[in-house]
Amino acid sequence: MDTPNGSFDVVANIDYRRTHPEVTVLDPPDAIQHLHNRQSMLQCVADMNLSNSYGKVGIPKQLVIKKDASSIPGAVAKAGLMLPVVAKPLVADGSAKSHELSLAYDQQSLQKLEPPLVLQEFVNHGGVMFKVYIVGETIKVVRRFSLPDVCKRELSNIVGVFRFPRVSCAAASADNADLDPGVAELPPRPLLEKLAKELCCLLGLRLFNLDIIREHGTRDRFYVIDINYFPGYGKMPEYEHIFTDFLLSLVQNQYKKKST
Ligand SMILES: Nc1ncnc2c1ncn2[C@@H]1O[C@H](COP(=O)(O)OP(=O)(O)OP(=O)(O)O)[C@@H](O)[C@H]1O
Ligand SMILES: [Mg+2]
Repeated sequence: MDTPNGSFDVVANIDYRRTHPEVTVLDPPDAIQHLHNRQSMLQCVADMNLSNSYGKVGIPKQLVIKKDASSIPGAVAKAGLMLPVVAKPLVADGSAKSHELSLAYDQQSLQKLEPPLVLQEFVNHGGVMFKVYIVGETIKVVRRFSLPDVCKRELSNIVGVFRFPRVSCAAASADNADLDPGVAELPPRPLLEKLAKELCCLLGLRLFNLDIIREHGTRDRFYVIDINYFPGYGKMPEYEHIFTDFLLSLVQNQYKKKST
């Protein structure tokens, strides 16, 4: 059902569902594809503007550059993006290239970046991030080490664009590390539950994860920086039970539907 340009054929999928009612579709391909673009991926979170007594969840200020690297310094200044910025390939299709991220420290060096890109303000978060795994209605959160904060002095001394390795692969779990409690504290459960529930509805997906950071120095200001479809669930604690329960609940729901 993949078309030559790599996009899913929505009509063919609807047709498949109609002609194969016995097949349970866990998540529809067109909804999955929505996460293959770093701009559309975070749009739901931005639109949701989640804010309650447990905290506030948004996305870092960002800008999409489709082409023409020479226009980047002007576009960044016009959009009021603060440096440094994280440059991420616009396409997030799981290829090695789509994970080639860099940090750009100064205005002039921005021209060295290669569009199409999403440029995101770098948010200091104390070097720890939270991976929030979602499997249907179940949520699991783990702490991971992340990029360290960038201080003002560093910013005024450093120029250039620096590639950084795939942090999520390299980073060890930060669950047992001796961390500043203000940095290590997991995001409030009720806030994550609300976020996950609304995202499941808005994205039309059941199996994904979110990378979330807490702005350093705040208790309740969170940013979603990445959403991945069907992430490496092997790193999610208790995945065996969670997946078994999820699949069983699908079967039970099918039964219920048939018998009503
Ligand atoms: N806006 C940001 N502010 C601060 N740090 C960031 C920001 N965006 C990304 N990072 C850092 O870069 C890492 C990789 O970013 P991101 O998750 O968006 O890329 P990715 O290539 O899709 O990664 P992966 O698939 O490995 O999770 C994050 O885990 C975090 O450490
Ligand atoms: Mg990520």
